[in-house]
Amino acid sequence: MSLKTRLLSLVAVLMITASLASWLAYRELSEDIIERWGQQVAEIQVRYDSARLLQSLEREIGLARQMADSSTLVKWATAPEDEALGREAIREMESFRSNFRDNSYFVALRDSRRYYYNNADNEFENNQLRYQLNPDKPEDAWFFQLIEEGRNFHLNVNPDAELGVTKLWIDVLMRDENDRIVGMVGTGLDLDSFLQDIVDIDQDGITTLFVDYNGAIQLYRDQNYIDFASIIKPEGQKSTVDLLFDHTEDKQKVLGMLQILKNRGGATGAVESSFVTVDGRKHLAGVAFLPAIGWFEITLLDLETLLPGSYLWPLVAVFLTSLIVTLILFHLIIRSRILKPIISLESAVEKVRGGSFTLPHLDKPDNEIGRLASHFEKMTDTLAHSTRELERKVEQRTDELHRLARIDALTGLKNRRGLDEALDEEIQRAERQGTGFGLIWLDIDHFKAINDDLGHQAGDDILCRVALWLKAGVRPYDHAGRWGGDEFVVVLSPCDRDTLHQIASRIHETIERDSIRTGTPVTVSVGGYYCQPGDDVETILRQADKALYRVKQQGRNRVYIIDSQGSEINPA
Ligand SMILES: Nc1nc2c(ncn2[C@@H]2O[C@H](COP(=O)(O)OP(=O)(O)OP(=O)(O)O)[C@@H](O)[C@H]2O)c(=O)[nH]1
Repeated sequence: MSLKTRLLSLVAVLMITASLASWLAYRELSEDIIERWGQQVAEIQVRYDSARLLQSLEREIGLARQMADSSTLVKWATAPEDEALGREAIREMESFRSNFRDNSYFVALRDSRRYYYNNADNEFENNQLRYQLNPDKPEDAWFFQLIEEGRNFHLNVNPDAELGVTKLWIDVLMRDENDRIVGMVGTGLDLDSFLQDIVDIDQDGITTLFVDYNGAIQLYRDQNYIDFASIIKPEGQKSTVDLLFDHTEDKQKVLGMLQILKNRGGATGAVESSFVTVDGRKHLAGVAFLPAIGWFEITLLDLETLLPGSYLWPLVAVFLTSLIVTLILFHLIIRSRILKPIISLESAVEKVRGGSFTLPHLDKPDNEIGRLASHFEKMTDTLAHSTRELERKVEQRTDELHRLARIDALTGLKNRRGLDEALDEEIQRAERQGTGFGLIWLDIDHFKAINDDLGHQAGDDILCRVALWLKAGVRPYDHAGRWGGDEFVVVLSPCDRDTLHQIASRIHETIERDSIRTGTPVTVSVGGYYCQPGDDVETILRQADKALYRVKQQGRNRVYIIDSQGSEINPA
């Protein structure tokens, strides 16, 4: 995997990890914010719903209380047979009827168990006595129960089978001056329209319900859940609020909240709230106690409706976009600031390693990598310079070695190898140009004796002097060399037969003459051969050696030069 891929993968993993952590933190935080917000909303909603209910009931309750306090009705309740009082009482009742919102009322007398009722249609004009309450009839149990409990005020959602109506009944006990319960008065509100006005309000995501002191559902948009005639039902048979919740712990929570509010004794404005699950959806339940009517108001806020998850999609989109943009920017920056310079540096290193000092263009960003590339360029320059210098020195040394390999160490003349090369060149040139050239082979006479008599060092000195005289005796373009021991060879080129003889004779004479001046006179035997185009090395050397041998045989110290015919070349 390339450095680029690894780096980007690492960054992607780190960013995704960081993003996940941020996302989890965000979710935690947003849930916390939603919870706080929801609680505030729930509290506001609870107070608002409570206020709406109380507002619509307060006037009715007030009127019912006035009715219960009516001295005419109280008197009549204790003397129901008094016809004059009865008429007056009916008038009183009717006057209240027109004031109640529902334009209906009921009056139930304790002693006579008579139940009076009239409705908005004045259906029972002059016939307000509807029936006789019977303690043995379950549908009349509410009356006897309330009397027994002695509760001055009670709201009761109850169908009246006799009247054929289902209403929210406002029941207020009537007491005489001795505080004895003499009856019950009140009005009823049509349940359907009341639910529509107060409970089943068309607010998406908000559900309002009212439960009584024991948690039995009194007002709820779905009448199937309403616990009609709660007062007469034993515990366990009531349709209580916990029926609405999916989970047992939610039921416990809500019942717990009711208990807390009960214990507070209806402190004004106290609201409890908690998360619950209703129909598989998360809701925030807000609960308030309404001491005026002895009920609890419960508001359920469906958070998914009020604050749908789709609200968060723009946030998620911003989050993802910023993640992608960050990755792209990171990639571009890393590529231009790190990856590209490193890649170009790597290929430059590769080139230098392969022996080339011509570097490609190196990216040099203003950072450590840029400085590294700059140092590398300078280092490569230095290396190239040193390498060139080294190569030059090696070449020089090689040339020198080449030269030394062809030089005789003692005399400074060409050695046998140098002479061989010079001879080869001359043979080729002769063949090219079709001209002849000369070769002289020279040997110091009785050199062994010089060595033996004067010492080896003196012998060396003689060799060096002969070399000097030899050099002085030839032309600049001739090649003089030491063949070995006391033998010297001179290749003369270009050269004709006469010149060969002249130069050979001149050398011979010079050595003899000049050596006398040194105090150690020496003579040399000189053999020569005039080479023809087509002669090879062996032929030339053999012929020259033959000539020299002839000189030695004939007593030394003379010049003898032959041509390819083996004839002696004499001076012109
Ligand atoms: N001082 C010295 N002597 C050398 C060197 N190389 C060879 N010699 C000696 O040179 C002598 C050459 O002897 P030869 O050529 O055989 O005989 P010669 O004494 O010259 O006799 P002729 O050539 O027949 O006149 C030998 O004694 C070698 O030891 C050298 O580099 N320095």
